[in-house]
Amino acid sequence: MTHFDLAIIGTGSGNSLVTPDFDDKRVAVIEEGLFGGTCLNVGCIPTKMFVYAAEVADTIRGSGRYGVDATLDGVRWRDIRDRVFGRIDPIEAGGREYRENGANTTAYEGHAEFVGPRELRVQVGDRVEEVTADQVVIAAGAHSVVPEVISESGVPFHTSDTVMRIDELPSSMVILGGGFIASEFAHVFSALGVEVRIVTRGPAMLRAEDAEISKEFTSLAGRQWDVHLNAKVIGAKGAANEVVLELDSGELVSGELLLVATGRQPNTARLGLEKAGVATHSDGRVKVDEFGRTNVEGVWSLGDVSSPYQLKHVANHEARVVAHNLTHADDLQAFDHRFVPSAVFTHPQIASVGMTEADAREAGVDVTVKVQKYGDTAYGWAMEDTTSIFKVIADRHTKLIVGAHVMGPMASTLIQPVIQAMSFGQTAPDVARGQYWIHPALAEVVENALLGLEFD
Ligand SMILES: Cc1cc2nc3c(=O)[nH]c(=O)nc-3n(C[C@H](O)[C@H](O)[C@H](O)COP(=O)(O)OP(=O)(O)OC[C@H]3O[C@@H](n4cnc5c(N)ncnc54)[C@H](O)[C@@H]3O)c2cc1C
Ligand SMILES: NC(=O)c1ccc[n+]([C@@H]2O[C@H](COP(=O)([O-])OP(=O)(O)OC[C@H]3O[C@@H](n4cnc5c(N)ncnc54)[C@H](O)[C@@H]3O)[C@@H](O)[C@H]2O)c1
Repeated sequence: MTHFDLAIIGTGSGNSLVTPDFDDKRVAVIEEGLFGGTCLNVGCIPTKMFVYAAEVADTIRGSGRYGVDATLDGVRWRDIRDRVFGRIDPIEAGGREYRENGANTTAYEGHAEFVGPRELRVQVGDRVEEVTADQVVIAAGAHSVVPEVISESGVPFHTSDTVMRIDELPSSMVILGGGFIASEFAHVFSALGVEVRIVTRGPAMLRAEDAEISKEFTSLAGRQWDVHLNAKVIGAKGAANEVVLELDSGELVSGELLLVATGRQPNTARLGLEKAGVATHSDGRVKVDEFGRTNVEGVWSLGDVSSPYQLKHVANHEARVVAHNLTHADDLQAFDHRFVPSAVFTHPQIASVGMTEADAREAGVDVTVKVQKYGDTAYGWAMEDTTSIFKVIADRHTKLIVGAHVMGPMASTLIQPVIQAMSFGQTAPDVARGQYWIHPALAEVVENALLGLEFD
């Protein structure tokens, strides 16, 4: 049994907890998979590198509308893939080595389970290591959920963990799900020439978004991909090069490759939390208070395994808060979940922050809403844009912005002034007229959206 000051389960955002405050302390860093976790290895970073390549391909295909004739001669999938992982894999290896050889860290490369409140058993190959610590942080992330109708059918399938490493592009792909991951991979693979078919159980794609955005996006998705909404899969069959999904409508949807993107669940099932007495929510997340403390003294949690948001910027924020709290028992900081933005890097790109219009009305806010078309600004003319919108929702009385929902190029960047305004309590008129907006930049879309709000 080895005792540490701190034991961390998971090296995604958990890896950043080894701050200089622990320079003279002993830290156990436990990882059963890839160092750096989901975002670096199989999540945000590789997906967005693929998205960038997809957008280059789309730009070439669309260049004719600007009078620039170009043809896409082909895509070299293995080169695209290897550019991505040629950058990422060495970072993973470097991170692993850094923890293996760290002056104050001991790396345990295996699966951790609690056997008592701050006691862990780690399976490292054939060896079992026993680790105790004054403080333990659960930063174990989440994993893809695969519906039983697929997992029990025996058909081959991919999840986001594996699909980015395939050797050849398939000619067609069925994507099960209509959320973040489905929408991003539909964009990537279709731009690279794969015929994409989407099967989702909901009546729209990206249903958690503002209803107007979800509706418009679903309509645009239907123009790009073969989209099956309200679809229940009742059977799956096939083999290596063709998978067929049978829907309850009687339709058959087939593709050379099946990608399952039906949500992600916190990695709590095999953590032995009951042996430590750590409480969980009904959806499996570890229960934490606003400081990141579980109900067990000295046991903390952060990121996808406990957070209501499965987003890297939230996991990073929570890690910064917990890193402080681990060494400042008398001066605890709280998580700030007031204005959590998100973006879906699909086509067109989507970003949002704050309440949807329906949420705001339901919450009793006397709303003023402006939907600004990109196409009604000078930069929108340059882009020949016909579909992009910047929707902003504010409180008619306080003039504070309560939400923004954007669909169009650079949505994730354009939304940032609104996130800033909401975070710092700036009113919409102050943001619109209290600063210069560079003319004729795309940011004029934001300026015009704010100017279009009507106040008492
Ligand atoms: C395809 C995809 C794209 C994404 N894109 C974005 C994006 O663009 N922007 C964004 O904000 N978010 C994105 N996300 C979400 C983001 O990746 C996660 O919110 C974030 O990585 C969560 O970080 P974490 O530290 O909580 O968990 P993770 O990074 O998942 O780290 C948890 C680590 O714990 C390890 N572990 C788990 N259980 C044990 C155990 N018992 N013992 C030892 N080790 C264990 C795991 O192997 C893992 O390495 C994406 C996710 C996916 C899947
Ligand atoms: N850009 C980003 O920030 C980004 C990108 C990817 C993932 N993520 C994070 O990862 C999380 C997981 O992504 P996701 O896309 O897997 O989940 P999701 O919750 O966004 O979407 C799941 C989708 O699958 C559908 N679905 C669920 N069960 C189904 C079934 N049995 N048959 C058919 N459809 C079914 C749902 O209706 C929904 O459309 C996201 O919620 C997000 O927090 C973030």
